[in-house]
Amino acid sequence: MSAQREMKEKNPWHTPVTIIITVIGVIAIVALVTVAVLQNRPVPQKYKYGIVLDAGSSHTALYIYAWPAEKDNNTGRVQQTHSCKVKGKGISSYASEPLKAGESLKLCMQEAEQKVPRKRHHQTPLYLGATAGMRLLNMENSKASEKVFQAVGAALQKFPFSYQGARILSGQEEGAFGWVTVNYLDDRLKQGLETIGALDLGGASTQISFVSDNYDGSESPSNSVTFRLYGNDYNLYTHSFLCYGKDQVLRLALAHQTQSGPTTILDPCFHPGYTETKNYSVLYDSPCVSDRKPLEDPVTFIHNGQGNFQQCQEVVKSVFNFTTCKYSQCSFNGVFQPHLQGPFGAFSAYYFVMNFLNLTDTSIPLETVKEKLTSYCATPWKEIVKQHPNVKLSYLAEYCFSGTYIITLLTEGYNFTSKSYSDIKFIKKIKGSDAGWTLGYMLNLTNMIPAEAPDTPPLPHAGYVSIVTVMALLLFILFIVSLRPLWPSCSKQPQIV
Ligand SMILES: O=c1[nH]cnc2c1ncn2[C@@H]1O[C@H](COP(=O)(O)OP(=O)(O)O)[C@@H](O)[C@H]1O
Ligand SMILES: [Ca+2]
Repeated sequence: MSAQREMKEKNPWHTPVTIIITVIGVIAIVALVTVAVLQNRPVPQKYKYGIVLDAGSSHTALYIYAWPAEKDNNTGRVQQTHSCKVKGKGISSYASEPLKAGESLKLCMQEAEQKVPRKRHHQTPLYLGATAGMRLLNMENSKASEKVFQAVGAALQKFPFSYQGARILSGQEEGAFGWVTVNYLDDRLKQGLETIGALDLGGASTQISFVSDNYDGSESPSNSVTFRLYGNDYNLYTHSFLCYGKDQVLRLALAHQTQSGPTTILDPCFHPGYTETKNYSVLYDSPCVSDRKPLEDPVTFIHNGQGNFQQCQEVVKSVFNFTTCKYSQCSFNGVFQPHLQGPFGAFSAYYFVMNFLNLTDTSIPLETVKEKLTSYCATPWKEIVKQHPNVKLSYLAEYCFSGTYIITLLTEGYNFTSKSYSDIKFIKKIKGSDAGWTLGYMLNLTNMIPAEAPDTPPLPHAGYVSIVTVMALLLFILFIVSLRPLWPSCSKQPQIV
């Protein structure tokens, strides 16, 4: 009996000190794991916002972008959360009534006030960038363009956002930021992957931007833009052709057909049966064509459609100048262009037009595309109107011309071949964000793409929590094992013997 009592007294599990140590150990480990998990638990995501207004020649669009409030520097994180199409025409069309340019933006701005959380309004940067429409107005009448900017600036400052100014983008910026946008959205920059070229077709200008291995910027340096993004150097070729957006090219084509000041023209780029009376002074009211206005013309001319793709292509070709090139190679109008390289994303009016014509699939051979255009252009206007009762007539009338222009620009202008045509993808959006210059513009102005690759944490959050948990468990087991000599079974051994 006395031996048994002695054993019981010697059993360490029965001493208050051991019990206390064990309890403290367990509490400490539970606390450690809890702290590790809580500390690293992803907090409910807060977002920052940015707003960019794209004041294009034909219309203005507002884009809202959002990104997690932390980790601004991570790629592929900024997303478009909302867009709003401003009613009416582009701001450059308000040259004679500038206040209306400002007023036109109100509805979309009020929508933005609803979409961006109130708490974030004051810290949300707001930018307006104007493109070729304002470039042309500025060339034609710089005072009028200043007044439009004043009115637009005054209207935008009435909203609670952090207004960062309104300005005209250079053609180079427009091309380069379009390229940044598509490559950013496609996650190509951070990973240092091969980049995508960008083709942007507007109403008043068009841009081509791509990286070519045999272009280092020494030939025609004005076409070169260099970037260092996420630790990678890029030497981008970019060019913007002012007056080669599809609306201005239509003017150029009509100017070509009205050189002698006729009262009627038979236009192969419009459907048979299409007939409209047009005003000479309206047609020639643009710096792209104003110097070609016939000296003696009637007030109006009758614009009749003929619907002939091949002849339309001849008219379109006449707006390009292929005769002079002082460089090793040119696209058109004496503009240097290196060898085309890599895949291309074609957006804005490229997409609208090719999508309407059911021609976004570039695995369709170029010859078939031309056959389809031939038959589309030859379709009588009455039938086209019947087939598309919900399409705006002004757009509908021009798809034959625009499709012909796009194919001619790509093949004759930029030198895409039947083979390289399939490298083009007609796109509207990438991962939910519109392709266009606006996102690249904002990323640049908010310094959201670092020059050097950001330091990545050695462990992701889940890895960190798992390792801490495993370590804690190991410590606990080690602690228990270290008490082994004092385990009851060990201490009972003498009894067995
Ligand atoms: O639904 C559509 N169908 C056809 N063309 C469209 C549609 N939406 C926009 N567009 C055209 O896209 C072009 C957009 O050009 P934008 O206004 O951006 O000019 P810019 O970039 O030259 O300043 C215009 O020619 C406009 O008519
Ligand atoms: Ca545009």
